[in-house]
Amino acid sequence: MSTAYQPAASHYVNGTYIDDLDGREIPVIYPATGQEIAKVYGATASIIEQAIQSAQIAQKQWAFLSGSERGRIMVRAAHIMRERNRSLSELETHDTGKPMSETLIADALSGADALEYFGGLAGTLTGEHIPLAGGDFVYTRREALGVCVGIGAWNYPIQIASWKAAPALACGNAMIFKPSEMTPLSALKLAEILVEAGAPAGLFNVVQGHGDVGAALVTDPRIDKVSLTGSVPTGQKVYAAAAQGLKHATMELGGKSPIVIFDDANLENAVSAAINGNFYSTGQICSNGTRVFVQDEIKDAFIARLTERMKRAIIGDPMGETTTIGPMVSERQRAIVLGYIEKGIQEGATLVAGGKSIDGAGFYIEPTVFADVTDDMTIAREEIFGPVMSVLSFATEEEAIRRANDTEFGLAAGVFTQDLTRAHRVAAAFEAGTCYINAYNLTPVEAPFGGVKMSGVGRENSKAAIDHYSQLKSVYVCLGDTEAAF
Ligand SMILES: NC(=O)c1ccc[n+]([C@@H]2O[C@H](COP(=O)([O-])OP(=O)(O)OC[C@H]3O[C@@H](n4cnc5c(N)ncnc54)[C@H](O)[C@@H]3O)[C@@H](O)[C@H]2O)c1
Ligand SMILES: O=CCc1c[nH]cn1
Repeated sequence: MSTAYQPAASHYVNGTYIDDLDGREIPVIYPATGQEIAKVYGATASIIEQAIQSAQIAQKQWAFLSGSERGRIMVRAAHIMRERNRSLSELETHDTGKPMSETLIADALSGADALEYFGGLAGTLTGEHIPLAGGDFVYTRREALGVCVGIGAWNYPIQIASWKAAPALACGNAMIFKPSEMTPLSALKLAEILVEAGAPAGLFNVVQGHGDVGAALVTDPRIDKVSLTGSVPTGQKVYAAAAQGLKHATMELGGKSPIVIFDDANLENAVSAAINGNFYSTGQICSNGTRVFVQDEIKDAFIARLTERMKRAIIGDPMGETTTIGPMVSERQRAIVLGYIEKGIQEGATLVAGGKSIDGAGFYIEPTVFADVTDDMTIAREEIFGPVMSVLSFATEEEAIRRANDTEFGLAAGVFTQDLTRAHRVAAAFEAGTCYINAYNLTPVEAPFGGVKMSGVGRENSKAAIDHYSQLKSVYVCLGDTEAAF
């Protein structure tokens, strides 16, 4: 086993790497080869205790700083992340299998964007003054929640850790982050960088583990907030556990999002969006537009151009910078996706492209397109989380909106049309938290990101995230006498 990606120890707690080899062994597999590249151990009760205690102490020091002082440290961390983008991208590629052509632009840099943005906001977080009769007034204080727990999925490890840490820290909280057991490495680097930038030891701790470690953190009474990125079934469990302790919660969950393409759309742009919304990160993106509704008149032209464009995909070594499709994150995820492809064929969809596993080392699968998909097919109803696009056709706007919304999920939705009025009408009618007009899957830190319906609760990114990591205290100030009934 090459040791290039082996961290000094499994967990980063109180400003240092620590281990407890009694924890459950977690091998880290490079998805492009199937080889083990590192090993970490799940957190034991002792590690969790150290993480919580040090976070409680650090949080008090951190919240005592002014917002501007906190922001300065966060912006410094963002600069370090940018400087180390290449090595962080190589690590992320080895952890996830995502090609360097993506990790170089969308992972650590997106994390740096979040630290910079929320670092900039930190000094602006204030309460308000509310004048009342007789000169009395109320002022509000925007206060930290305390110690937050972040739990990550495996598709965007450092981005998810940063999207949670940045607003939490800006508001004066500490965070204990548990990465996915599939991708434990890069969050440790974020923890190192924050300390290097000047954050107090213990402010951002990383503990490894499976769901049981996540559950132990979520149910601990000293934890004030839980933010999960994961699947709907996990979200239901974590949200229920958080509710038991009346904790604040943000749930960033799965999706089955629609892209609706009208016959007046710019076809080339619509094809690009469908490609980005289904094959970026080998299809492992929560907000992917996996149900592509194409108006009858342009369905054949859309499929023809899409299949032409798919021939340009470069499937291969994710470290090769021209590669555009890497492997799936794991053998298990590939098997799940192949199972869905099989179901699509059995249920009568037309396989237009791909459909097969790729022989050899690594967990590769061909980018796959189904046409003639109907709303009742399994591939049109369930989140696949792999490179499988379903193309459906529609006749009218009313029909497209009704069918696009006919899902338990509500993470994202896109519309392609040149008709400005229709674009806004359709965007307003979508039951989704993040909508796009003539674009898809862009996630700038300035814009709120999150879902409705079963796709989640709360918002990440943007000023909206501040409300999810802080609470208002109301202070009534009386300038006159206090009267009483007797
Ligand atoms: N909405 C978003 O922003 C977003 C972003 C990325 C991924 N996702 C979703 O994530 C899913 C894929 O990721 P995954 O397979 O890692 O999801 P998952 O639900 O299996 O696991 C997510 C995390 O939850 C932890 N976990 C599992 N059980 C737990 C429990 N009982 N208590 C606490 N923690 C627990 C896991 O260890 C992991 O760290 C997809 O559904 C995808 O749509 C959503
Ligand atoms: O995976 C979900 C979040 C996301 C979408 N695009 C980039 N990150």
